[in-house]
Amino acid sequence: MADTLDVLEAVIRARRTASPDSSYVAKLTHRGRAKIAQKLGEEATETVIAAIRDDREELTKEAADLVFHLLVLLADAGLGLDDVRAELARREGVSGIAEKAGRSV
Ligand SMILES: N=c1c2ncn([C@@H]3O[C@H](COP(=O)(O)OP(=O)(O)OP(=O)(O)O)[C@@H](O)[C@H]3O)c2ncn1[C@@H]1O[C@H](COP(=O)(O)O)[C@@H](O)[C@H]1O
Repeated sequence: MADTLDVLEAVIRARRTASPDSSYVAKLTHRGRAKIAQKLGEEATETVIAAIRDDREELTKEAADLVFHLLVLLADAGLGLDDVRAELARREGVSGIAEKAGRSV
């Protein structure tokens, strides 16, 4: 089964060129990189506020908004989850990550 984030990333890439009238991704993309980055910053702030308030339900929702907007920004830059995965693997090494997670790959 495909991972939810991988599916969302594929949908975002496909929706970038849709009509801004029917697609939030297209509308935001049309407004430009700076606007996408601004939205990401706003969602990050809302995530931080939810965490400080210890509001787990709100924190979950804001984290979802944050990840969604991060994917929109990465797509606009021609990047994606595979690039982030590669960078994380480069830092830690795949076996190191598996060890920390308490399982083997
Ligand atoms: N996961 C999401 C998702 N998460 C958050 N959002 C939108 O992000 C926006 C954030 O809310 P805000 O009030 O801060 O933003 P806003 O008022 O709409 O915009 P501004 O005027 O502030 O710029 C809302 O409009 C949410 O609907 C999302 N919009 C779309 N998706 C998914 O993205 C895919 C493509 O969506 P479309 O591009 O709309 O087809 C679909 O699978 C959707 O489910």
